[in-house]
Amino acid sequence: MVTVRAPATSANLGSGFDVFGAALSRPADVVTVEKAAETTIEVTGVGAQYIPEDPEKNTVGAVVEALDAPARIHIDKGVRPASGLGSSAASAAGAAVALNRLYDRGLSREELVPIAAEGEAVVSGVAHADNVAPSILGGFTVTTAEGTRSVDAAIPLVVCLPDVAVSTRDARRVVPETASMEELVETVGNAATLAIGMCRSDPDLVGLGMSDPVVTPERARLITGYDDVRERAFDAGATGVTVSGAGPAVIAACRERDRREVAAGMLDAFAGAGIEARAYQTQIGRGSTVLEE
Ligand SMILES: Nc1ncnc2c1ncn2[C@@H]1O[C@H](COP(=O)(O)OP(=O)(O)OP(=O)(O)O)[C@@H](O)[C@H]1O
Ligand SMILES: N[C@@H](CCO)C(=O)O
Repeated sequence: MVTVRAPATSANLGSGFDVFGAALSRPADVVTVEKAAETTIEVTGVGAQYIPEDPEKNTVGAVVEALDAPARIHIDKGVRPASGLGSSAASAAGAAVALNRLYDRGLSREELVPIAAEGEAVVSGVAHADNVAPSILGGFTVTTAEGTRSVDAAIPLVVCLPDVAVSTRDARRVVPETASMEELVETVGNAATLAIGMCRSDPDLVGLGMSDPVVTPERARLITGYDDVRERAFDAGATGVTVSGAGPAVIAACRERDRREVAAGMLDAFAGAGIEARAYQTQIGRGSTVLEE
């Protein structure tokens, strides 16, 4: 038996659509696997009632297939589905790390990234790896067709999750098909600023670099209260605010001394829009961790 804690993640970080990702120190899924002749999946925890246990429909089913590793699998969800916090990816990442260990497949963490990404294709139609990469590797990750690079970074964060669901599949429908040269130049500048900020663990640069003129404005329209939440976060000292993943969670970078106030401001703004929300005071954290074997 192998048990793995796989962290929630935030993809895109504004300017890095489908490329940037960050592991969050909390929340997390816990995935336990045991060898079995046939694969079965049991899901408990947050939002378990919305998650299929059929291996054809659960993200971990694709990981089992790819690793040829049938197992009795228990997923204890700490990351709510359809959250923008890489819920579907956390389970796939945890299963990839756990099954690799259980069956002694000997794959490196980097090699497990495309395998776990197969699970994302099951739910969103695209095997995007920007959530599974940080959930497996930890830190700040840059994923391209050439693979994933990661660095550790110490950046305090708030992720504020409203009590509404937005599916990644729906949120991908509003992504513009084209961008102007002006928008491209702005986005490259912001993304580069953010990457330097991560390498220096500098919340000011990371926040500045989160700005995105192309995808985020379209996605923000799907989140009731977004403009107020953003404004209140900045008022409380946030250095940058954007949609987390496909939403509806909103992520803010800040200094540690401001994190509590940023969280309170964001919660208050959602409440003002009539929406219950939960705020996680978190930071960039480590990747999937083996708890027991
Ligand atoms: N193991 C799993 N954990 C969570 N959701 C799953 C899992 N397997 C299948 N799903 C399905 O995936 C969908 C949630 O995935 P989706 O990508 O929309 O949200 P998310 O992972 O929270 O968001 P994001 O990728 O934007 O961070 C739900 O329909 C859920 O039923
Ligand atoms: N890059 C993906 C991540 C989803 O979490 C998207 O924004 O659609």
